[in-house]
Parts: sequence; structure tokens; C-alpha cells
Amino acid sequence: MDGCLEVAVGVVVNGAGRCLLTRRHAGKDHAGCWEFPGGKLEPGETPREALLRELTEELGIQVESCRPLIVIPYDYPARSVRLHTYCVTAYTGTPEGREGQPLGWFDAAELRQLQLPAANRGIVNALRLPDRYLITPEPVEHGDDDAFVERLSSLLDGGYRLVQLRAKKLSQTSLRRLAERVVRLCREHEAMCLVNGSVDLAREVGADGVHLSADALRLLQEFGRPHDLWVAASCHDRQEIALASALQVDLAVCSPVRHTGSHPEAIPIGWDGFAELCAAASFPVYALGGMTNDDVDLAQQCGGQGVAAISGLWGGRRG
Ligand SMILES: Nc1nc2c([nH]c(=O)n2[C@@H]2O[C@H](COP(=O)(O)OP(=O)(O)OP(=O)(O)O)[C@@H](O)[C@H]2O)c(=O)[nH]1
Ligand SMILES: [Mg+2]
Repeated sequence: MDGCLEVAVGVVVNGAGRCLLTRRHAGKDHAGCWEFPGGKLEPGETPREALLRELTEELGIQVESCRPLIVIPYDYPARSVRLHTYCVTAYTGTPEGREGQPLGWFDAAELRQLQLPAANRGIVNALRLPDRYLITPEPVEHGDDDAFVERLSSLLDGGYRLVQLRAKKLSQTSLRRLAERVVRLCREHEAMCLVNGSVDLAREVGADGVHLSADALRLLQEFGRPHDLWVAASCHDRQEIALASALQVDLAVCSPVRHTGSHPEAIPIGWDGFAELCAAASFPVYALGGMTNDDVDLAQQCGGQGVAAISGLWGGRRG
């Protein structure tokens, strides 16, 4: 491929929803770090074949089925790696440290606290994030906030777990009032809530994070990303993906995949363009622009986490 070390890694989850990690031995790179079991592809091997072999060698289990989760390209100072990550959905045998490595089972919250190799951040985020990213339509100043909140509430009842409040035209006072309601509602539904544009507002209203335009991302270059919030970014090309990677954002949307009424002048990147951007990203990526529930599978086949949409999700049913 391109001088990159190709690596297959597996996420094995037990009945209690805990992920299996192993601890790297002293003397290896990232010594002492916890990692997902796996290893380097041998010549001629596909990532899936390498996964099956490595999990047998390292854990003594036989993988019966797995699905691709995310591919992470990452440049460490000493070498570049590409982690082909799979969720193991069925296996036989009982995992044990065949190479003497300690094993541990960790839940999603613990995973974020552990010392993992830097490339693994994208895997942990992909495990945590859902396949749909609901973006709100622009609320109307002096409009019917109750109707807006009710619509969001019924969508959350229908299963959405990631919401962006996207309100670019409201006055500060109206925005803050609405954001407080939206954050509270999301919390009641155990959904993650990001607010568009303002790190300060996200902090003030207790949102989980902030969603930033490509221009806002460029402004962050000087100071780096906030570490107390999730950071999502809007990207349109390789340069913006590279910037988002350098800033270690948690997730991104790439657009427009199809023509969209909200940006009629923008030229679609199509599914091929989307797949290229996913391949370059070290974090989960959602397809945006003309997306509906029916596009989730296709977005995932392209290497994406799923789809993001305003009208296609806000107006529609969960498929
Ligand atoms: N297995 C594994 N490797 C990872 C993870 N994250 C990560 O950056 N890597 C990097 O991927 C590279 C290859 O992994 P590896 O050392 O497990 O490969 P291997 O089992 O074939 O090696 P070995 O035979 O030398 O033990 C290493 O540079 C490692 O640091 C991870 O979660 N699991
Ligand atoms: Mg290994």
C-alpha cells in the first residue's frame, strides 16, 4: 500500500457489554498500554484473514463472524500504521493470554480513561457513537419552541442518540434558552448533544460537545481543541480532513454526498468521494447531504460511521 504498517485489530465484547483488551509487553512499542488484540498483516493476507489468525494466536479463539468497524490511518513519530478494526460478532473458545499478556474487560466509560495507543482514540469513539447523527433544522426566532422540542422528543423516543443543535440565526438569549431545553431532553434520553459553533455556549449549557465548521476548525489551529468537550467538525475535502486529524477531533461529517436543498450550489462528492475521505480520516465520519435512514448501510460500506441529516431524519421515520 504506501509504506504504512497494515494491522488488523478485533473488538471482542462479552455479554455484559465489556470490551476485551490486552496489555502490551515491556520492550514493544507502546509498552504497558492496553490495546485491542490483533497484529500486522502477513504478505498476501487480507485484513480479515489476519484478524482470524491473530486472534487465534494471541487469544486462542476462533472468530466465526465479524463486521468492519473503522479503518484508522495514523502517523506515529516512528512509523505510520493503518488499523483495520472489526467488531467480532461470534466466536468459539475462551479468550486467554496465549502470549502471557494480561487480559482485561472494560466498559465504554472505562475505555476512555485507559492508557491506549493514540490511534485507538478513533476506535473508542466509533464504539461509542451511533449510526445516525440528527441535525436540527434552523429554529425560528420567536417561533414555537414547544413544537420544536416535542418533535425532538419523539425522535429521541424513536432511538436517536446523537443530536446537533444547529441554530445560526437565533438571538443569544433565545439560543441559550432553547439549548438548555435541548440538552436536558437529550440527557433524559441518554443521547449525546452537541451545539453548533460555540465552545462557550456548549460549556454554559452543559452540552456534551461542540460541532465546528471548517472555518472554525482553522481558528482552533493556534490553541488546539478543547479537551473537556466532544469536538465534531464539518469537512469537505482532504485538506480539511487532515486538519481535523491534526486537531484530533472526535468525529466529522463530510458533505455534500448528494445534492441537497440546504446547499444547492455545492457540487456533490458522491459515494466514491465520501469513501476517499473516510479512508483518510482517523476518526468516525458521517455522510451528509441528501441522506436518509435508507443510506446508513451504504455509508458504512464506504467506511463511514453512518449518516447525518437535517430534513432526511428530522422529517422522516427511523428506518
Ligand atoms: N494489536 C494492536 N496494535 C495496535 C493497536 N493500536 C495501535 O496503534 N497498534 C499498533 O499496530 C502495530 C502492530 O501491532 P502488533 O505489535 O500487535 O503486531 P503483531 O502482533 O503482529 O506484533 P508482534 O508479533 O511483534 O507482537 C503496532 O505498532 C501497534 O503499536 C491496537 O489497539 N492493537
Ligand atoms: Mg499483536
